[in-house]
Amino acid sequence: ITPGGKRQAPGLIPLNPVGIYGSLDTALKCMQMVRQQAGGTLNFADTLPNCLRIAYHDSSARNTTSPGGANGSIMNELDDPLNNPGNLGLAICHAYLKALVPLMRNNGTGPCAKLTFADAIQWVAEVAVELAGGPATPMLPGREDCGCFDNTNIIADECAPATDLISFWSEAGMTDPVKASAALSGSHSLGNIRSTTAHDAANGAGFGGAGPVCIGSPGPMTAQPNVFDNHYFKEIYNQNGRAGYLYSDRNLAAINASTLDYVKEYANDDDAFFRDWVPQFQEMSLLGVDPKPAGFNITSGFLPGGIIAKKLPMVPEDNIGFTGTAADFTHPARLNGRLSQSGGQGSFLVAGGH
Ligand code: HEM
Repeated sequence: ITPGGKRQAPGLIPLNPVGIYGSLDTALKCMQMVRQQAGGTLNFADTLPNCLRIAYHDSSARNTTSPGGANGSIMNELDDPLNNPGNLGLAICHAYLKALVPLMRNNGTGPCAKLTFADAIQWVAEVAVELAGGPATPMLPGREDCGCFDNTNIIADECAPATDLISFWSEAGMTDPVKASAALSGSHSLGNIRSTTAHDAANGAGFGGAGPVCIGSPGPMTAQPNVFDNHYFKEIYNQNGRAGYLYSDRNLAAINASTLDYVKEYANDDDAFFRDWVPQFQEMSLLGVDPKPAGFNITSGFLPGGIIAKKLPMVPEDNIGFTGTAADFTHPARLNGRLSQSGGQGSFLVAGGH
């Protein structure tokens, strides 16, 4: 962790749904449309967790001179992922959003004509969680794109103990950093560790290697990486399954960790995990953003806009799922090449939807 100073309210960017979309009603219509589109196009296991992770990387990154936050900067940062090795492995959703947002803008017409990446990133992540069986989270519209790079290495360290995660969330501006550390880490119920050597190079003993601090290797995050529920907590509490490959996960259940009580509670009670995850995710989705000028606070979001269009397979299908190597996942150029192959659909379909 490289501390960048705690976010201060005056530095926050106002949530601006009316300024961006023209009216609150239009903003809500756009949110609904994006949710429907994402519900029909987050086809496979690969895109879905990657899109949850990208929301975290957008909203929690900041730098020493601006509050950063949920400002769409991750899209720019990922054009040069090696600039911040902590962002490696996010090429899939980067490509997905690059296709989705222009499509939804529909040549500047319709409710989403002014759709921001910053909004789309958070809304799509929410849909991904629902599709994987997680809770529906009421979300807000109106995050501005900064057109900037937060571009720092201020992202939590997978080789750090729970105390460091707590400091990280505190400095990011979360009101209950202990709960945030426990509940939001439960997002690792989903997905894969995709990067290999870059993380090792970054911190000397990363999960791709066999270092003494953080031992791990590419592979699924948990024993059921396509299901969003409390099995992550069961695995780290009982010290079995795949969860715990990241030291930062394993250490949440350390005997002296202040997160241990939450881990135990969530391991025994799926509802308790969902109950805490929803407000933590809402707050995370608004880091760097001040919802008050638009008349909201972090606990008065809108309900998601209706039923998601279609539940799609949560596992890659033969021949159309992403079949790259771990190295492909870390390099957008290679991934994009793959996506543009004729007949190769990568791990999602955007144009046309379903
Ligand atoms: C705060 C401490 C956290 C640490 C240290 C951490 C670290 C990591 C690392 C190292 C990976 C593997 C990256 C790779 O592919 O190489 C990963 C994956 C992932 N993270 Fe986190 N993370 C944290 C918090 C979060 C949060 C808050 C969320 C979501 C709200 C999240 C969602 C995910 C998901 C879904 C994946 C799997 C991605 C995929 O399959 O492509 N993580 N995380």
